[in-house]
Amino acid sequence: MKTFKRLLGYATPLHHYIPEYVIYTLVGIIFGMVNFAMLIPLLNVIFNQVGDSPQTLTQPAFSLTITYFIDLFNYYFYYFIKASGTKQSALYFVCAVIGVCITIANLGRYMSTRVVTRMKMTMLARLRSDIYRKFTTQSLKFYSEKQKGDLLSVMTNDVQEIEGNVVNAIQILLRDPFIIIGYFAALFYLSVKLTLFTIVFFPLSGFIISYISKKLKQKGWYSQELLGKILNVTEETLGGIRIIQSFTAARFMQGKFGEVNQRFVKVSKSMFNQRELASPVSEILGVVVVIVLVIYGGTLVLNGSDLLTGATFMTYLVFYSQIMQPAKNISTAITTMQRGMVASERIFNILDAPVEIREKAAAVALTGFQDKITYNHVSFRYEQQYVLKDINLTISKGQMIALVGRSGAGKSTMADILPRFYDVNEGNIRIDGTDIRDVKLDDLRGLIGVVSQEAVLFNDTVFNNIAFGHPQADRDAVIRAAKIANAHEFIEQLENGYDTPIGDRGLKLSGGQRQRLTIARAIFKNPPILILDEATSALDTESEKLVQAALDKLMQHRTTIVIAHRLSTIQHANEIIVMDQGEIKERGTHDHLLAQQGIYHKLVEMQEFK
Ligand SMILES: Nc1ncnc2c1ncn2[C@@H]1O[C@H](COP(=O)(O)OP(=O)(O)OP(=O)(O)O)[C@@H](O)[C@H]1O
Repeated sequence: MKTFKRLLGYATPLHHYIPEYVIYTLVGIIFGMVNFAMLIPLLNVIFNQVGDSPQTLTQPAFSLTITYFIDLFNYYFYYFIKASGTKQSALYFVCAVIGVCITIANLGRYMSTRVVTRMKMTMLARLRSDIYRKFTTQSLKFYSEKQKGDLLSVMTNDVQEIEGNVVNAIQILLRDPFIIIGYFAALFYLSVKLTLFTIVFFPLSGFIISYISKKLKQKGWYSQELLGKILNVTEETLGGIRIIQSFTAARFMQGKFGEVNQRFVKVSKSMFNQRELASPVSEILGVVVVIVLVIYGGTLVLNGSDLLTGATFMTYLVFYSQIMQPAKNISTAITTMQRGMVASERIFNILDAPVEIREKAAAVALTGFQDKITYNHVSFRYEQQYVLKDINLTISKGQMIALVGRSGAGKSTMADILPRFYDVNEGNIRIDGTDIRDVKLDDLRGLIGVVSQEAVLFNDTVFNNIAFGHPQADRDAVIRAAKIANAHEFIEQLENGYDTPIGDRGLKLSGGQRQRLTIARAIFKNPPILILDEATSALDTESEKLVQAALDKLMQHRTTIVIAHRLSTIQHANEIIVMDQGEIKERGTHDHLLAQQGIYHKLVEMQEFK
């Protein structure tokens, strides 16, 4: 119920929808009922059961009662017979009333679905925005714990599930009880005895349906999870297709996929079978009720009971048949609603996942970088084991620090804790003496540019990739950045120059071009502090030269932390920090460290650097 309320909160303010919806729905129901009620006079006319017109016809005085409307109808019914002198005109009259009623009823229904569509779209758009906002602000820790496929499945399947199940269920639950009440009132009006019969069967079928729906809930979870797994395997495969094919592991991966796929099929099959059971069960129960009704009501008619004429009984059956569908709808809605609730819970789990990296309420502004960055007794762990231990480091403005060390030594982690992708567990990092946890997050990140090994680009134009996040940026500034990054020339040669879309993750560009674009992006941002993770993957010499020259220009006049893989970069560093198992083991200049004959010397000897 809490989940449901929260979900409904996405459609607020409800008064924008509900009153309008109720009015249209009532119009639909009332005129729909009048339409069926017309069966009585229609059958009477056709089977020639209409009595003679009363001698004097008087228009009834207005009152808001059913009797008034019946009298009004009778008045015109007989008025037309009298005016034309034949009963044929009564037939035309009844048909005209039916035509008008059915038009109004359908108009009401259509308008009510429009209201629901409006409400539904607002609700889903807000929900999707919330999820996306959460994705963009969530900390990296969250992403290392969650699988991409699961998150995508939340955004697509779970939201879809809400659209398909919850909203439709809400629509039904807001409409169909009224229909049932309305028709029951009419049934009682037509025959109290018969109606009492039908009431007995409603709770019975309701009980069976709710029992089935409860069983469904568990399987709903399971199948969504399995669908997430299918997406995970697919995602992984699409990302690693080169590796899969070069390791001739296609069959292995097909087997892995087949296994999950089969499990999904099995669970889905049993889930769908159970769900589908709800419908035949209720239908059978419904038909049993009708059979009993026909026997009982038919006997009353055959016995010539004054209370029930043939036409009224036929109308009664038609009215009754109209109750079956909404009753079925309601029971199905309750079942599907539960499936939707499972999806909602998954969405809310994501939305409620705490964001670890938060800005303090009293965070101060950080307008620039003046003096130095200091790591003071910094220790950090992702899980149990510390991957950084008691790190002390000072980086003065304008310096270049090279982080070197074996794989897994903690170099990337050192870089990641500066823009607060993760927060340190012990100690602190200060910029110009201020703890980075006390400053505004955007200010901090605004000071830092990151160029990673992997050239991360977005499916957008060259221009928007360079001026990332600033679509209104000055074109000249973008071109200047591209020129510095040695990217201008190749961009000019693209079909539409700076306005050329670069495809998914920049797939339409070469590796070196992609890297130069990411460098241009960093140059455009012009941050005083730069974190550079040098690419280890080899480019051809020509391309490498261009990239290196671009990087050199990027590093000029900046304070740089570089995770270095090239001897040329390392030799230029003001200080080389040699890391091993989360600790700074050696530090100094290239010559100084070589002379020490320690880890650094070994790394150079092993030709770890290019
Ligand atoms: N998200 C994570 N969750 C848990 N452990 C992690 C995570 N990221 C890194 N680690 C662990 O932290 C340690 C340091 O990793 P880090 O990436 O900082 O090393 P590195 O020196 O940059 O290595 P490389 O040169 O291979 O990139 C490693 O033992 C690694 O297994």
